Amino acid sequence: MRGPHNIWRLIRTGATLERTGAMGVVLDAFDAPPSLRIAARTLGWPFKWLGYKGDPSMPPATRALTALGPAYIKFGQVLSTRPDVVGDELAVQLRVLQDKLPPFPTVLAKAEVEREMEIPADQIFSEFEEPVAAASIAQVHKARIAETGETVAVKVLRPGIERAFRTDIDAFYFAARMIELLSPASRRLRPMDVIAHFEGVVMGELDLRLESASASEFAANTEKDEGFELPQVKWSLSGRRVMTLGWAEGVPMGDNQAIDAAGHDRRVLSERVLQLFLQHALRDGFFHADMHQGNLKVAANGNIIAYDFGIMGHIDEYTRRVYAEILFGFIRRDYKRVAEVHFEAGYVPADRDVDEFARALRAVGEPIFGMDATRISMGRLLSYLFEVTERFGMETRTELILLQRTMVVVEGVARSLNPQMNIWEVAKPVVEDYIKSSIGPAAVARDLGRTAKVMARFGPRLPGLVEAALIRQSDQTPPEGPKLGRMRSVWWVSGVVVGILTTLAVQAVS
Ligand SMILES: Nc1ncnc2c1ncn2[C@@H]1O[C@H](COP(=O)(O)OP(=O)(O)OP(=O)(O)O)[C@@H](O)[C@H]1O
Repeated sequence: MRGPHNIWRLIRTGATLERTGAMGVVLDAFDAPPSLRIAARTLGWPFKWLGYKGDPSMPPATRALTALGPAYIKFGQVLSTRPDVVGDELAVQLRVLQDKLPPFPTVLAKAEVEREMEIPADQIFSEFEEPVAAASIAQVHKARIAETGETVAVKVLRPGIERAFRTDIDAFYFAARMIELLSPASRRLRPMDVIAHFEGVVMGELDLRLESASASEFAANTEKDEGFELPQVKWSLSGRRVMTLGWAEGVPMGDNQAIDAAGHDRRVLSERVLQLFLQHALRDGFFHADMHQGNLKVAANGNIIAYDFGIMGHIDEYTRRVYAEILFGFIRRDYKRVAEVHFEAGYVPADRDVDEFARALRAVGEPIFGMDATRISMGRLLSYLFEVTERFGMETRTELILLQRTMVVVEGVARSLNPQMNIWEVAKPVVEDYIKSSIGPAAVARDLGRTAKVMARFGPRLPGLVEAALIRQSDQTPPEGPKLGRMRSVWWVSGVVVGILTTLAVQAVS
């Protein structure tokens, strides 16, 4: 039975939160009412001695989650991307959560490889070294493929991690239900949905085939990006619990001394890292959402290498176009236009005052543009923007928060390479290029072409569809009055005729 088991896990969690001093921080972050505070403290306090100590040098929330184990570390990381749920202060504390755990023995990693590949690891690999890195979900080994002699990185899931996560996630659901029960006000933050979001993220990371797929899609998108490279997925040696990638070596991105010693130009690197990220987000709508220094290296030829494709961000084409226009509006300081774009896209309810909204946007933009160029941050601009749009009734969107958060991280990486960097100057050409290619005449022609292709697919069915629509229209005519009904039909039929003509034109051309 789930109940007693989950209560026990909650007691253990409460005890660790008490012991590490994080209980107060967590309860404050969720604005917990007295009933919830009393329940949580009663649950944890008597068993305080049970909780793990953790590292006293870390902030309380970080220490508690690290002590509680892999699922909690991951949960903390996911929550750090949701300031809308935990508030800014806790989100910042959680951001420093390091996903590092002691490695598991190499013999166990080899056993996992054999279980996945159904061939002993020693037959596949002529060398299989001790782990080079170990995190909450997996660890990475350097190895050599016996058949080809090629050096690779083998990422292996922690043995038993799926079950461990399942148990903890069940306890999280149980806790979310209790929180909703004891604190009706907390329902606004949708605790059950937050856990469901977490479950989705983690379940994705527990299947390395998905990371392999992300890695190869990312590699295909960025194949032509100069100065950027990704390790190649070895599909034949990859599966659900094991992922094999080509070995890609370089100087750690956080080590300026080593970068200088290797003769790389840090100014060039700082500009490139920001421009690459923006290109991936705007051009492809598919970006690395965990681009901290630990996941980046500089190859001997100066290329930037990225690792770890467990968290990727997606932004659909429509949203990208809207945000490119918004950024462009900010660049030109045309706040009225930025406001209008929000209304046109339906992001802000139509009953709000566009001028008042434009003024609020000016209050966001002007202080940032007034700053010393080396302090301007697009990530901060987006974060202020979301605060304002939320006030004006726009719903929080997870993918945009992920974009904003990653932007802050990437700007941090760029600035640590070159503290004098002017982020706007570096970002401008990428945003302008995207605007030209996505909103200009070429984009309109491309969109029309795509529409025509869809129409072409419907080609043989068009006469039937037109007839059915006309019959439907004539059936609906009485309540609207004959004139309006007929006018709609005329528009509809004209649309279809234009569609057919465009289709014929496209077919004739191609
Ligand atoms: N293909 C590779 N070639 C060389 N080194 C690699 C490769 N893949 C991973 N590594 C090394 O292993 C480290 C951890 O890899 P990765 O980030 O993918 O694992 P992880 O388990 O998700 O770890 P974390 O969560 O700490 O980032 C990388 O920072 C890099 O140093």
